[in-house]
Amino acid sequence: MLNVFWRLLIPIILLAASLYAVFEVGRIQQQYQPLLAYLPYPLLLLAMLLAQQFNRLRLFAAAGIFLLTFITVQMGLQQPLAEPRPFFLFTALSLLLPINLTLLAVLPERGLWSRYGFGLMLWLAAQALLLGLLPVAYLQQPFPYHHWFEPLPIQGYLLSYAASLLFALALLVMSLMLILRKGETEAALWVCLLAVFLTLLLFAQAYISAVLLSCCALCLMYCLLRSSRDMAFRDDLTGLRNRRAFNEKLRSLAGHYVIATMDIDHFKKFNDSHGHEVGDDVLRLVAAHIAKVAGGGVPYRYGGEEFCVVFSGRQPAAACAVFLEQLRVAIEAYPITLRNQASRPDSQKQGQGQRGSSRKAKTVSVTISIGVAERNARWRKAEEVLKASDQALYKAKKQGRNCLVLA
Ligand SMILES: Nc1nc2c(ncn2[C@@H]2O[C@H](COP(=O)(O)OP(=O)(O)OP(=O)(O)O)[C@@H](O)[C@H]2O)c(=O)[nH]1
Repeated sequence: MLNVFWRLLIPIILLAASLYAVFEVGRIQQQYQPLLAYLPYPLLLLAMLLAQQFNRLRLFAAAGIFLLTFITVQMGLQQPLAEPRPFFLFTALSLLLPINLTLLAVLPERGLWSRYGFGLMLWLAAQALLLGLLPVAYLQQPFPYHHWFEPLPIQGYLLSYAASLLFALALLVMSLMLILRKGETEAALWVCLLAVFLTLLLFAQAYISAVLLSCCALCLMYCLLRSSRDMAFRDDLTGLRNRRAFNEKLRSLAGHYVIATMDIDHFKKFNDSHGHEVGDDVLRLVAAHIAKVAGGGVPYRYGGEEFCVVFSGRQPAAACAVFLEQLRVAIEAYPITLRNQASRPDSQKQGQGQRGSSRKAKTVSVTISIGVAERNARWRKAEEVLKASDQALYKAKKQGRNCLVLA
């Protein structure tokens, strides 16, 4: 949950600041106010360009949807909502926005130039056509189930039963997706859902769509920046911080700290007997254990099958060794189930015949060796502490592996 909170924090601050700006817009000098009315265009186009550069379909589509929304507001919703065409456009936006944002939150990220990308663009283009063409049809014949699309009988509340229901459902589904995936994109889309809901709710407020859709563009760009930071500092395979992040950490270390270096034992042999793919699974598994290290240790994938943990608090190396020992024991005790590669069926039919009979699941385990060193009078620089922990790891390997050595 803490993860979700951090992902939401900046977008929510942006939304709160935008709401404040909406009510303070009168303080901006009159000659600058029209500029505000055009702000979403460059911001949303920039968000689309960045999303395209990073190959993020969902963010690209979200920025496109907000751009279309803003164009619709500017071109079709500047008259009273009681008139048929603005009423239709407002209703269509209030129904389509929650549906589209939920769709984006549920879809997996497959990149712009994929089947998903093509399908999504067609779906959005169809909606744009609908918004452009259907009002004519609407004006010619009254809409069925009209009362579902009338504003609720609440003073100052412009949304209909159907739109309110869809926004509530969207909030539920998108909250679930955010909790399950804990992704930057899900967090940005979640805040954008609130922003568009508020836009429609406070529609009579001057500049509301310009300010809140600009806020959506900023949330999407912030999400892209965060994910590019992750790309630079996270290891793709294990999800741990990578060597670049570790080097940055080394530069910033001061005061007392402990560095632990660890390495999977006989990993080459493991790879040779079970294959590189299974080796990758084991790296992920070991990393997941290391990520849970107690005592405030921060884990990194140093490279290959080597990991580091940095404890930057005041605790001595001996105290950190207790947490690292727990980790070593947990990894050793963890059974890794392998599917018997040799008995893998060649065809689906063969596989169905074999299921539950000859495909035996084999269980193995891996061990790790750990070297630990702390900053002291002998090793004053971070590079020296790292070298000392590396030498301690070498000793652990010499002592027969699956053990911890303090430098
Ligand atoms: N599957 C997989 N293997 C990797 C990855 N990175 C490094 N390796 C393998 O890790 C193995 C490391 O082997 P060595 O450095 O000889 O170490 P070891 O076999 O674990 O021996 P000891 O450390 O002495 O116990 C090599 O076979 C590499 O190919 C990776 O990302 N995925």
